[in-house]
Amino acid sequence: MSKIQSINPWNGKVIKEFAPLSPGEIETKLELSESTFQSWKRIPVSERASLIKRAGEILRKNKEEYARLITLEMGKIIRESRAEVEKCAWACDYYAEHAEEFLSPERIKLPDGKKAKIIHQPLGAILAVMPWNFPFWQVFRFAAPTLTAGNVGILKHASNVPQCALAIESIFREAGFPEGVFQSFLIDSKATLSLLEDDRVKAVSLTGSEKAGAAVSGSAGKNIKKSLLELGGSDPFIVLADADIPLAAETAVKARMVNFGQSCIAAKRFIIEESVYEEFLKLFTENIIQLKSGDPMEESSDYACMARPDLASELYEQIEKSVELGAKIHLGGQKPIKGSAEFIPTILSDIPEGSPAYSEELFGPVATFFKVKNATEAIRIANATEFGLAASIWTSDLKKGETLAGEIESGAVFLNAMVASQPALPFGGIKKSGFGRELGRQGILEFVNAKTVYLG
Ligand SMILES: O=CCCCC(=O)O
Repeated sequence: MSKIQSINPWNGKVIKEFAPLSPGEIETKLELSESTFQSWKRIPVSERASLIKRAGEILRKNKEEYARLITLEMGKIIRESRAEVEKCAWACDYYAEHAEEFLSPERIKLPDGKKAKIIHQPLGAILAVMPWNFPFWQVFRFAAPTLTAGNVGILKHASNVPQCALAIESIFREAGFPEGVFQSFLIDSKATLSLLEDDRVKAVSLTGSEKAGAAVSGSAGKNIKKSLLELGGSDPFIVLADADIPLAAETAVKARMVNFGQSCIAAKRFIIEESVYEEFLKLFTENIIQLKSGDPMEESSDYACMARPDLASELYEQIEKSVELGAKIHLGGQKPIKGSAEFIPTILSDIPEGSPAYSEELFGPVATFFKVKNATEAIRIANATEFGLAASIWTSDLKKGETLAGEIESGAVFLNAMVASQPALPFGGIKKSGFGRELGRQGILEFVNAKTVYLG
C-alpha cells in the first residue's frame, strides 16, 4: 500500500511519510475502541465534560505549534490557522458547559396522566471521515459533542494532513481521555469503507465531497448505520439595493477568500441587484486587489496557495470551461503553473446556465457575479443549485430579509453578515449539501440513542 505523505503545498516538499495501518493494527485499534466504550459510556457526563474542557486548554496552550502544523500541511495563512485552533477550544468550552443540560432526560406527561422520559445514551464507536480544509476544526466540531455524549471516536482524516490527525489524537491523550476514546486511523478509502462493515462501528459522520459522501453513506445504509453528511456548498451572497454596499463588499471579500476560498460555507455566488451591481463589483474588485499574497507562515500574507496542485488545476479547468461557454473574466483567470498550488484570485461574470461556474461548487478563490432585477430573481438564482448549505442576504429592511430567508433552500441564512459557524448554532445543509446537523444541541443529539422509558 502506498505511503501517506505530508507535503507542504507552498513549496511542494515532502515533510514526512507514514505507512498506513496494517489489517492487524486496525483490528487492535477497533478492539480497543470497543472495550473502551464499555467503560467510557458509564463515566458521568460531568467528568467527560471536564476532560473536553481540558482538551480546550491544551489547544490554547499549544496554539502556535498546532497552527504551524496546519499551515505546513495544507497551506492556509498562519493567522487563519491560529483562529482555527482557538475556535476548536471554543467548541470544547461550549460542550463542557452545556453537555449535561443537552443530554439530560426529557420528561413527557401523557394525555392519560401517565409519565415517560427520553434518555440520551451513546451509541459506541463513531467513525469520522474528515477533510483537509479545516484539519483541526472539522475534527473538533465532531469530537467535542460526540465524545462528551459518551461515544468513542475513530478518525479517518484526509490523507494530506496525517500530522494534524496524530496531533489531535495526542491532545485527547494529554487531556486525560482514556486510551481508545479517540483514535486516528491512518488508512486509505478502501479500508475506511470496510470499517463500516464492522459491527463495532455504529455510525459515521463525514465532511467532504459529494462523491465521498455518497460512497460512505451508501455503505452505512447498506449496513443499517446512521450517517451524517456535511458536503459541498455554492452559497449565494445576495445584495439588495438598500444594503450598506461598502460594508457588504468588504464582507463579501472575506466571505469568498476565507481559507483561500476552500470552505463549504464560503460565499461563492454574488447575486447583486442591478442598480448597485457596478458599485458593488468595483468595491469588491478593489478589496481583492489589495490583498497580499505570500508565504503562508508570514504574518503579512493575506493568502498563499491552495492545499494541493491538483486542486488548483481542477479549479482552473472549471474556469476554462465556463469561459468557453461564454463567462467573462473580470479579474485573474490565469492558468496555474503546472505542479504549483498557487492560484490567482478570479472574478467571473455573465455566467451562462449549464456552465461549471453556474452549477458546480468552485472550491477556491473564484467569485461568480450575477446581476438581477429584483429580490424575486435573486432568490430564483440563489436556489438554482443542487446545493443547499447556507446563504447571506444584505438589505437594510430586516423584515424583508427575514421573509427572503424563508425562501432560500439552505440549512442556514445570515442577514447582513457572512456565513460563519459557531458552537451554539446548528450547522448543516439540505439538498446535495447533505443531512444532519453538527454543533448546538442538535449536534450532540445526532449520535445518541434517544431512548423512551415509559414510567407508568
Ligand atoms: O468546508 C466546510 C467548512 C466549514 C467551516 C466552518 O465550520 O466554519
